[in-house]
Amino acid sequence: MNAPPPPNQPPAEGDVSKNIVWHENTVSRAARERNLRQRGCVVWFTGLSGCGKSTIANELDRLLISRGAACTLLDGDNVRHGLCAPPAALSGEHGDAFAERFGLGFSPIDREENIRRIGAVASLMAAAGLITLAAFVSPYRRDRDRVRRIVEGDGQKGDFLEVFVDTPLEVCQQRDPKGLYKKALAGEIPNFTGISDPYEAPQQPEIHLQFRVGMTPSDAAEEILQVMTARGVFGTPVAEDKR
Ligand SMILES: Nc1ncnc2c1ncn2[C@@H]1O[C@H](COP(=O)(O)OS(=O)(=O)O)[C@@H](OP(=O)(O)O)[C@H]1O
Ligand SMILES: Nc1ncnc2c1ncn2[C@@H]1O[C@H](COP(=O)(O)OP(=O)(O)O)[C@@H](O)[C@H]1O
Repeated sequence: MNAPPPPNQPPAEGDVSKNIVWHENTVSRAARERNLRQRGCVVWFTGLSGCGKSTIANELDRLLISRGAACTLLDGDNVRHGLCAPPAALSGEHGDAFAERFGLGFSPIDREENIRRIGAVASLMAAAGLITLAAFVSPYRRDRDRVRRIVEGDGQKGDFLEVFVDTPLEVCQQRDPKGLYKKALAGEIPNFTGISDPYEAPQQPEIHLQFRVGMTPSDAAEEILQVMTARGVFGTPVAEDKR
């Protein structure tokens, strides 16, 4: 009999991907979308902490629900309480080795895994016909572009709308709704986006919400809804033969 693998090390399984085979669902995406009378899509908010991602995404969620849409909202802070919890939140239940391996912080590679997991979940939600709103700092262009490829690969081009909430750093710092900038500037939070970590702005976002004095979250949500409507991801009946 083989000796068990040493603790904290996965068993040598070889290339398990060879043993995983895609199974086509009996119910198609088109059938789900017809029932919901809408197209599934992902609306991805990106921007600095405090730029307004959560506030605007919540406003859009409310607007969509009031118009009868089936939608859901994934938000950075909330997802980091569960699917993408930090090591300290996992160690009690799962132990230190597990927490170390699967818990996420804010290093570049941890953010990459955070966005990869969320991208996969968002794509599944869109494939279930939901309008999926996702609000994450997602500072790296490559990570966001990967999510776009996954969502559009699972569906069709146009299923991913990137919303750049372009609020200047100074305004975010002034707002500082959670007091995080104060802590980051005092050196209490390492890798803080905009202070001690980079933010790569989108080059061709579908929606560019440039900060202007007087623009309310409700104005911003209306602007996004207009683009969604113009691009046919909201308010266009799903044709029988579309997918
Ligand atoms: N180092 C550092 N940098 C940026 N943000 C930080 C950091 N530490 C904690 N926070 C809080 O975590 C929220 C960002 O989580 P995300 O999952 O959206 O981040 S990322 O997409 O993986 O970059 C972010 O939420 P928002 O303020 O809503 O953007 C912060 O509340
Ligand atoms: N036009 C605006 N759009 C979005 N948020 C705004 C706006 N004007 C002021 N705010 C305020 O700015 C803060 C943005 O915080 P939040 O939505 O949590 O940002 P993020 O999710 O990007 O960290 C909130 O306190 C919100 O009330």
